[in-house]
Amino acid sequence: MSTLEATTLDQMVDTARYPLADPDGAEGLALTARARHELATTGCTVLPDFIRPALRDTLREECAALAPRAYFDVETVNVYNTAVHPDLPADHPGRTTFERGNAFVARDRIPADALISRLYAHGAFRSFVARCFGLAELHELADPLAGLVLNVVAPGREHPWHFDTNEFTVSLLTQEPETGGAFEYCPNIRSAKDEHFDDVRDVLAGRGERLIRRLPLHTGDLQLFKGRYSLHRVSPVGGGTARHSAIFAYSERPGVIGSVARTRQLFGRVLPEHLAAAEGRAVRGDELLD
Ligand SMILES: O=C(O)CCC(=O)C(=O)O
Ligand SMILES: [Fe+2]
Repeated sequence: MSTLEATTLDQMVDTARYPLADPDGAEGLALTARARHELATTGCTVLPDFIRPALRDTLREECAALAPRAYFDVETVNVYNTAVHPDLPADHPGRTTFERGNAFVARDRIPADALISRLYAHGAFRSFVARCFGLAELHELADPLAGLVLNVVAPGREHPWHFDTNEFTVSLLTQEPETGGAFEYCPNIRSAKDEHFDDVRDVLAGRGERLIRRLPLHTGDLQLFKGRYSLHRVSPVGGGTARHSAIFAYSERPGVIGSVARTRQLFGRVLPEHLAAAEGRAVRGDELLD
């Protein structure tokens, strides 16, 4: 790491508590061991005050200034993000729909010198995240829109119950709502082999309190989460302040770019990079990089 990179990291992150630059020291090893253990057991770990509390206001203000740049389009979705098929049995949880009322600010509308951009692009941060998830290496997404986004949940809106398509998510709360807007999750409610429809149905019907955990997140807290097997949501936001969270997307292989359809759905537009990637896929007839 260059001196400039080390200084940048030290200014942003509480490196006494979270020694990212010294991963093999005793404290660095203990930190990753704890994160790995929590991810293995509950699919979730939180690093409170990851961003130095002295920068909390800067973090909040920088992101709040970007929030009006979000693409807003209320979508009707189910927890699996699949089409609601008329052939599904009447009591199938995939038939229950919600209004996804959150909106994303795309990476190309987030200045490169914003705190969240500098953190996303920082090599030591990326390796730290990889170690916590037990992965050898991670890459920034090649996608110019989806790599780093600000998730905006306005008062009266929610980011309803869903499973993620991605194996893992990294997020940083940048603005707390006055009321509501809690991150709620059901650790390992399903597995690769069993959908556990009965439990999912209970949660969607409001009968699943026994399965739900709530995270008290504050501005500057970093959250690592495995959302493929743990149903989760941001509950409806109350009061007059929106909930903002930065979402850092990394991939295990380099060069990942989102599909044209999904990109249009999330951001209301596509860039030449998305069209070129789609053309590459069509010509080759596969999803491989080479
Ligand atoms: O904004 C959050 O805290 C949760 C976001 C989330 O679940 C997602 O983007 O899939
Ligand atoms: Fe999610």
